[in-house]
Amino acid sequence: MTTMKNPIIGALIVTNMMIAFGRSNLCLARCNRCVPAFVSVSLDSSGYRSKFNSLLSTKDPSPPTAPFHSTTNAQIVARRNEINRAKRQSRQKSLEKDRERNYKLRTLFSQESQNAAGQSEVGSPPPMFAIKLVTDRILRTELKMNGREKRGRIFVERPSFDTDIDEESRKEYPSTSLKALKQTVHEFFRRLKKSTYLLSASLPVLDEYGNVLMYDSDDEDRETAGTWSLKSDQDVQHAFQETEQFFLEQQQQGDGGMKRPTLILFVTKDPDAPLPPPPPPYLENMPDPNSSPTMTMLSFYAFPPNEGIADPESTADQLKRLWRPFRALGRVYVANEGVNAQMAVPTNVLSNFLQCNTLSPGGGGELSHVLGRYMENGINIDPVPVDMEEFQANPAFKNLHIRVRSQIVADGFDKPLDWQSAGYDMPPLEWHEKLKEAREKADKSDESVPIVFDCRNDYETQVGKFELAEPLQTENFRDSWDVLKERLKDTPKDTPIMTYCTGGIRCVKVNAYLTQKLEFTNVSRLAGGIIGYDRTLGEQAPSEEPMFKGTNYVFDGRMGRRITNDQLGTCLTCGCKTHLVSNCKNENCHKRMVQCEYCRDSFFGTCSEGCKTRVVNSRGSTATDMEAENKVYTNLDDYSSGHSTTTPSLLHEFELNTKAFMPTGAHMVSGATQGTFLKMIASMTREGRVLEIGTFTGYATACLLEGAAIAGRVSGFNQVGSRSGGGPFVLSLERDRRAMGLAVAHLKVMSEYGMGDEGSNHAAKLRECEHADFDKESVTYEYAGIASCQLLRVNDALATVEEMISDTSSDSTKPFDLVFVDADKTRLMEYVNALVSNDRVLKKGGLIVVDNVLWKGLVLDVNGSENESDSDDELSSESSSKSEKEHIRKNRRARKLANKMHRFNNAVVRDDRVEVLLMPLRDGLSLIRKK
Ligand SMILES: C[S@@+](CC[C@H](N)C(=O)[O-])C[C@H]1O[C@@H](n2cnc3c(N)ncnc32)[C@H](O)[C@@H]1O
Repeated sequence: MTTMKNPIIGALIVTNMMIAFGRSNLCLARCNRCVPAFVSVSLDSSGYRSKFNSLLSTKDPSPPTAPFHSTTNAQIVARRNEINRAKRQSRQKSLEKDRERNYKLRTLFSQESQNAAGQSEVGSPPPMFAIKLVTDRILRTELKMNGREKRGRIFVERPSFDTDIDEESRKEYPSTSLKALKQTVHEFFRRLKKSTYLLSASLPVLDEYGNVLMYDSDDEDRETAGTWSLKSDQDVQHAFQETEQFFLEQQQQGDGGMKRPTLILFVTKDPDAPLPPPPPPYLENMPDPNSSPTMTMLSFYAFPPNEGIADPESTADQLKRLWRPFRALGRVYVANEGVNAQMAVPTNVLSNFLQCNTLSPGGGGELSHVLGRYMENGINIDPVPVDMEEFQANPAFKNLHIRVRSQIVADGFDKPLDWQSAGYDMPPLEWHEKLKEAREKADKSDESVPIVFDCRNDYETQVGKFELAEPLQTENFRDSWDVLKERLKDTPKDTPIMTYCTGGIRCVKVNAYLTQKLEFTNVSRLAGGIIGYDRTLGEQAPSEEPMFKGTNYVFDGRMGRRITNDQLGTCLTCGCKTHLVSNCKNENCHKRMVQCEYCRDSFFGTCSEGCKTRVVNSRGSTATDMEAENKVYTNLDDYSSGHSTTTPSLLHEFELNTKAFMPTGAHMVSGATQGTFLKMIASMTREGRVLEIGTFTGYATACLLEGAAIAGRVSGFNQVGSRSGGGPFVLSLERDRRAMGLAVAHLKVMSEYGMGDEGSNHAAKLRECEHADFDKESVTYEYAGIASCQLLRVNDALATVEEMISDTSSDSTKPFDLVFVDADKTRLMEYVNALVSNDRVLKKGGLIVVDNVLWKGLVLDVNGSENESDSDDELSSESSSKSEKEHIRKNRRARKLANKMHRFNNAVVRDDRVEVLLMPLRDGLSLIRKK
């Protein structure tokens, strides 16, 4: 293939991924004036097309100079790779050393056990020494050693004295060289610095069975044991020779307690060791960050002048080291141009953390070259600390990530601007007054109103902004320049322009652009951004109405802090007003979106039907498993449902429909855990015949029907069950027409579309329709070609049950395997009596499940008396307001019902005709088996 597209390159010949060019590869990237000289460049197939296309471009014969940050990026990546490689190599080296040592020891152990099996002669020394290590009290306190660390046992190899080992190699054995011995001790007690301790040794003292007695290094007995100071290689060799001698003597005397020569090694603090450096002032008397009850969110940034940060990698390492004691979490970027941090710090060490970052070098601060006085507006602290439990349940950050980047805010400029010259940094209260003035002017249509730019992206400005502000409506920060250029093209250069963003950092760049590139002369920015404004107004002018309305979007797990209750956002999926921003839960989409709570629930946290289906389908995938593994649970109910098989999404839609159409009764729905239990128990029955008393909106009915179908399949039924014909069948009784209307719609969807995605999509659509009361007597649906379900409207379920008992006609209802009693809670014993006293409705051996038997835990407070106090004293009290009276009435009703429930529990457990298991599942379920 030959092409003449580029007049300067002239000819370009491509043969099998080899391109022959008319100038050197190096010059190709830099200039287009060089004299052609043929070189060949081989490309891999993936790089081929893009490189080839860029070469063919006629717009600019030379590829554009790379923007400065892409060059910086390449350097950072190269440096990081180099560091990683070095780390890998040293890890590999120490791993190999460890492996070698372990292998050696294993071999020696097996050699030893062969000796023990009688294959070696008495008198030959075993190949290993055991060393019992004891540290002294001072060292232990100083180095905060505890438990395992205060004493221990190590094994060292005995050099073979019989073979020729040169002096140098002998020095590698801890039993011959002080250096090697100290190294071995250090490897065991990692905290020990080699230069700060002394070693002394003694022979072991044995008990009457030959076992080595251990004592503390501070014990007085130690003196009597006789110790040698180990100060030279000779001392070490002498100690080990004595040890070996002692062992052989014991063996010859037949005192075979010790398996191998054992030496006691005392590790004591060297009184002449140099003192460790004192801790920096900000760490003195610092409380334990792990015991902080709250976390404080904060952010800060710095643009150090002149050369900025000369070595971002080492600054990042320094920050990691200096911040480690605070147990801070967050996301921090370090670049040549500065530092940008969003963090969560345990509140009890917040002042220490602030000191660490702001102290001058004279005062013990190590960060003044990158933070300290260069921090624009200091550290922006969120005024409301987050409770630790809440933080752990929904962490804003999980780790502390300190990353080196080419820029701390990606701006897309080819060359950095001067960040030190970025307009006036306006204090928040001045900003507040200026905006109030501007509002008055705007009301009077005064033309001297300043331009106020909201420099954040559109998803941020949608949920909250300052009055009068013009959002730039960008998707990415780097789009700001074109928007500003276009918006200000006819604006006089001395027009006052005020800018703001979340914490202030973006406005440094925007204002640098406005002054340096667009040459505006009256530019100011809100110092500390919205976070600083929120805090300052709250602290210094709490009575002032904030000029910022709605929610300040923040870049951590909270995704927003409400400043006023205004809901400025429009839900992406339903169009209603909301203040919530989230990311689509479909990991591959992850779109940031404004979505109301209701849609977030019904779309499973995703942005669209497509993403929702993806998320539902990927349940059980590795990603979800990992999410579940990492999830922090704060109560056992959540933990239990998090570790139970996921319920079909159809049932979730039923719950949402119930909330939408019958909000006051929505709490009555069985819910996921209980629903799964009901399904399982129904699936374990012989025939899958279930009676439900109290349908409500059909949640439990659906679960029971699914269980009945499973039971039918397991039992090998080959035709659909029915009320009078036997087989898998659910009969559900309800008296409320409105609830039944929804239950009918739900069971219809389940029967027609199943419990999968199709079913749940149709169930979700029910919320878009008008909801109608049920105006018939009954309706029957088939499910999965094997079970059927009849929803029957009744006046009183107990009367219907009694009617079924007395019906002896040929087409009467065939008895059930399982009855779920979930209706009027005051007559539970009557239901149980009716079901147990004959086998017409419930089969012999059949099960009854009764719900709410723990009545919100109130059964524990029941006084046991038969008559609950009906006194109206509380209600008649004149001081009680209407809402208080309502509260008292509800409380009294709850107490009465708890009393009834308690009496039922007492009665049923004493009934000989049944066996009872009361399970603390949800609100308490009683499983009652008819004997
Ligand atoms: C707790 S709800 C049932 C919830 C349903 N089992 C579920 O798990 O989704 C109780 C229902 O029983 C109905 N109910 C109460 N007393 C009744 C009675 N005597 N006869 C028929 N239905 C009754 C109520 O109208 C209400 O809808």
